[in-house]
Amino acid sequence: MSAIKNTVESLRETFRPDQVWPFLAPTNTKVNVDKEVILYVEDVNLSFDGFKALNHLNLYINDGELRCLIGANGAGKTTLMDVITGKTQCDSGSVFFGQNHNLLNKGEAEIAQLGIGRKFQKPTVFEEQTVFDNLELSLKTDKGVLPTLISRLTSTQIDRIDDVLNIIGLAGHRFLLAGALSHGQKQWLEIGMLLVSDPRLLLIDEPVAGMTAQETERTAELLTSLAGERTVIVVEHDMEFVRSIARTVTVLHQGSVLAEGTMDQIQNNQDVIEVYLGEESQEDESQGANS
Ligand SMILES: Nc1ncnc2c1ncn2[C@@H]1O[C@H](COP(=O)(O)OP(=O)(O)OP(=O)(O)O)[C@@H](O)[C@H]1O
Repeated sequence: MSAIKNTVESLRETFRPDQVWPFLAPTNTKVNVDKEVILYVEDVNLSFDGFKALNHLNLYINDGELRCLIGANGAGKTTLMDVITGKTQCDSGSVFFGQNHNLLNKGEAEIAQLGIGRKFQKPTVFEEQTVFDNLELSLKTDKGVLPTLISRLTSTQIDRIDDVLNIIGLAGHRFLLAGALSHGQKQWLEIGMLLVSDPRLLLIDEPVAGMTAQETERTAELLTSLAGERTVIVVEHDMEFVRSIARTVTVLHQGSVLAEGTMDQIQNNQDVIEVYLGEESQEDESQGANS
């Protein structure tokens, strides 16, 4: 008897007229940037089996900024991106999106819905689909399972895809299969797949690796054009590219911020010089030992 009562109670709760099902409830995505900062990373620590991948890391990114994150292999760049996007949990510290969204108590999907888009180094477009279809799929999956199944594109959505095609320079290739695009074009398409859902913060991992000089130049233009309206964090090893786009560069070393400033300031920073020269001389030594 009490089982039936419980079932009735739970059905009543599910269909309460004053609430909507969680998967239909709109997410409050308003981001409070009154203090001009959109991302606060404070005293973040993360160890893997005793190894400190992130070590009392502090980082503040202003709304609309294009920030480049550099650092040697193993400095903690990817781990930091993983923590911001909810892929990995840190041991301590705090990460806020604006003043109002604590990212550490949210999952990956919720963080993406808040407006944080991430692009990994390797493009993962649907090669058998056209450029347009790739963008359409991203637009719909962003809206959840139910709308994806039943919806057709509205004129606003078609306009949105057209805007994105123009931004990423692929308007003339909309009916081409994504698999037929060049490596650079695939990277731009994937950036476009993030843009259709109108993110506030984009995290982009090594965008120009493997690109031709011309594609690299076009990517620099694309990323600088996105900043302002959006905030863009780029992880990159190509220093010439970083110099061409960055106003502020952050150098990570052993899970902490080693230096921050313009590219000129970074290149003349004594700590940075010592770390990089130290690594170069270590490489020279090991090459000498191997020869
Ligand atoms: N899941 C994990 N388990 C154990 N160690 C890890 C794990 N993820 C990262 N690490 C270690 O944490 C350190 C930081 O790695 P991370 O990938 O963040 O560096 P990175 O700056 O992105 O380097 P790269 O430029 O090579 O991509 C490295 O020493 C790495 O081996």
